[in-house]
Amino acid sequence: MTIPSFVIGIAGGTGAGKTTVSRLVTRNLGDDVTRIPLDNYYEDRSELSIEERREINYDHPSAFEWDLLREHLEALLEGQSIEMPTYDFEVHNRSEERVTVEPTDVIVLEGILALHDEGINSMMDLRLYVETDADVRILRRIRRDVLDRGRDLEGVIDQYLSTVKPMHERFIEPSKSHADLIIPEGANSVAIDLIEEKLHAEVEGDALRNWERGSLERELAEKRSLDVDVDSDPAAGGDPAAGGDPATGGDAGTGE
Ligand SMILES: Nc1ncnc2c1ncn2[C@@H]1O[C@H](COP(=O)(O)OP(=O)(O)O)[C@@H](O)[C@H]1O
Ligand SMILES: Nc1ccn([C@@H]2O[C@H](COP(=O)(O)O)[C@@H](O)[C@H]2O)c(=O)n1
Repeated sequence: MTIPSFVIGIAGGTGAGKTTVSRLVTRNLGDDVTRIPLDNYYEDRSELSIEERREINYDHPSAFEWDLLREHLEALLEGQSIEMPTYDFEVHNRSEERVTVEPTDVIVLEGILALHDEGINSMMDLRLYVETDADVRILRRIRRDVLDRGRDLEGVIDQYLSTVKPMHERFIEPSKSHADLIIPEGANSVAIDLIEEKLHAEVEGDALRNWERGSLERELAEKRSLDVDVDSDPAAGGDPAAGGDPATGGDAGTGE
């Protein structure tokens, strides 16, 4: 069972480079990292038609199922696996598929409002905010939404002006005040290298602490078994009446 030792939150506006930063800072951690996209925690809106779902404000905190996310992070932090939901942007709804996520040493929560919730913030060891100019972000968003999320240009512009931009100003940008570090221009190499080093130090430090704990436990167990031998061995001056562990030859009755 792995008890995660380091939780990072990566917030920032749409297209700021959150996913890119998340991938880069954890690229050398191998299986020691679990990435949780906040997008997977958009509420299930199966009760609505696709037309109604298209009208939802997806940049308002109320669009997310915070209770489920909190519950899942708590479970991971206790070393339990979770069934993470997944999201389908083309139909604006949660998918049927769930993904089993095992806890690992490092957990990364990444999304526009990753630093919005106080309870979730308090579970994090490092809070990052990726800051990129709005013109760069909207250009990236247009390309991505049209190519990967089945949207048309007019729709992307309308959504940007009606909800994405105002919610960015009202909720996302202010969540920057909860950040420990602000990364300018997304994945800049100096910031990425520094954060990567910090993560490696944490993972290595954790491995060392686990090894030390294990070796201390082994030493204590060994000492305990020696104590049992000494206590139960009459030749060693132990009390025969106290009995002993026959398995270690310490049974007074055998006279061994
Ligand atoms: N520092 C950067 N320089 C150039 N392109 C970048 C940079 N960071 C991200 N991108 C590109 O911008 C797009 C959006 O990045 P992504 O990490 O998915 O943003 P977010 O997760 O914040 O929406 C992607 O095509 C990505 O390759
Ligand atoms: N059905 C949906 C759900 C969300 N969005 C938009 O996704 C953006 C967050 O994802 P990023 O990868 O850009 O951080 C957010 O701004 C929502 O507007 C959507 O368009 N449709």
